[in-house]
Amino acid sequence: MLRSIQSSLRRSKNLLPRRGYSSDSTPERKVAVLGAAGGIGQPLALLMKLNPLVSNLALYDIAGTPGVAADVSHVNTRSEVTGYMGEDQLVKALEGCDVVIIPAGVPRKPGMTRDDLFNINAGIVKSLCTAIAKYCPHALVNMISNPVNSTVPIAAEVFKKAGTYDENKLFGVTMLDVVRAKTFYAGKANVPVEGVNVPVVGGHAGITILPLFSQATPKANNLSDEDITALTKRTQDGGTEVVEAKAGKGSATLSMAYAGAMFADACLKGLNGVPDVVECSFVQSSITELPFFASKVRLGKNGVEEVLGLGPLSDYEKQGLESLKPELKSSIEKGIMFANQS
Ligand SMILES: NC(=O)C1=CN([C@@H]2O[C@H](COP(=O)(O)OP(=O)(O)OC[C@H]3O[C@@H](n4cnc5c(N)ncnc54)[C@H](O)[C@@H]3O)[C@@H](O)[C@H]2O)C=CC1
Ligand SMILES: O=C([O-])CC(=O)C(=O)O
Repeated sequence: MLRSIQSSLRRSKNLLPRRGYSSDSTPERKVAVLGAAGGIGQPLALLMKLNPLVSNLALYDIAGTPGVAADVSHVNTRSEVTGYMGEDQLVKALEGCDVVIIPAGVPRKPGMTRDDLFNINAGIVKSLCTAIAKYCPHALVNMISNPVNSTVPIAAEVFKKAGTYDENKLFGVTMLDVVRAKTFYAGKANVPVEGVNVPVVGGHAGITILPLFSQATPKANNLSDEDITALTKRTQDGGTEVVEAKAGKGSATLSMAYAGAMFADACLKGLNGVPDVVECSFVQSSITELPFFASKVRLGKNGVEEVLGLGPLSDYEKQGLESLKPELKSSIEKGIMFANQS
């Protein structure tokens, strides 16, 4: 993966030197992972250590980070790795950050919805975002902690109260839905997965996850309406598929770390001025009547450069869009209310 990231950067963007990872022409970029000792945090820390766009990797958790940081720091790539543990070290982890990735919080067990995590994770996200507002108010925030449909609005409210909110810098990470949609589509359509693209819009829970298979490329003419319904359902239930398979030992961690690393890489490329970086993310939006919505966004030097529209939808997708709105609306409102009450 490292080699492919490096060679694609060399080919298209000329950002890297021919040898080694440090370069005068590659900007210094500090990335923090909050929740770095967890199931997602550890492989995500490794993948970010493999990313040559990162010069400084800060690994923060309430416990266990010295070991993770020592381990990852031995990997012979560009970035300096530092572990931070406990709230009094959070300031050092955050100072100077360009991108903060948040996979802190509890995961689901079988039988739970993502919303069942709200009571614990809302408070965790609120306190981490309060610190971000203080110590790195200009960083891009990649929110992984669930329920994303509520934690992103919580973060926005915290930043608004602190006077630091920039709607272009707050991202709910919905990349795993895209990763799944691509994998499942490629399997069903029998096309090489590397070239597949599928936008996924809406939110990140159950029916709020709306893959737009009518816009999938390459076009597949061998898929029936039943196939599209089954692919949609599998994408919406992808998280639950993993939760059940793990049988009480958590939710997706490895595929999430991959998706999180890909999304953070896209943010870093945008910051570095790479043109035409487009990914799906749950952001402040006016493309529907809902204040936050996942869709394709163009990333640039200041975060979101443009929230792209939905494009033409099939009748099935139009129906899915209308059905998801009430649930997504109430999850957003729940987050906003929590942030303003507590
Ligand atoms: N957006 C998405 O697509 C996905 C989101 N998730 C969510 O990511 C979150 C983390 O999942 P896992 O890594 O599997 O859980 P985990 O329990 O393995 O790790 C969570 C880590 O967060 C740490 N933590 C707790 N409170 C903290 C605080 N105040 N500050 C810093 N760190 C803190 C814990 O010590 C632990 O190391 C969950 O909420 C899960 O639902 C999981 C998969 C996909
Ligand atoms: O399902 C979960 O609880 C974790 C998650 O968000 C996912 O895997 O998409």
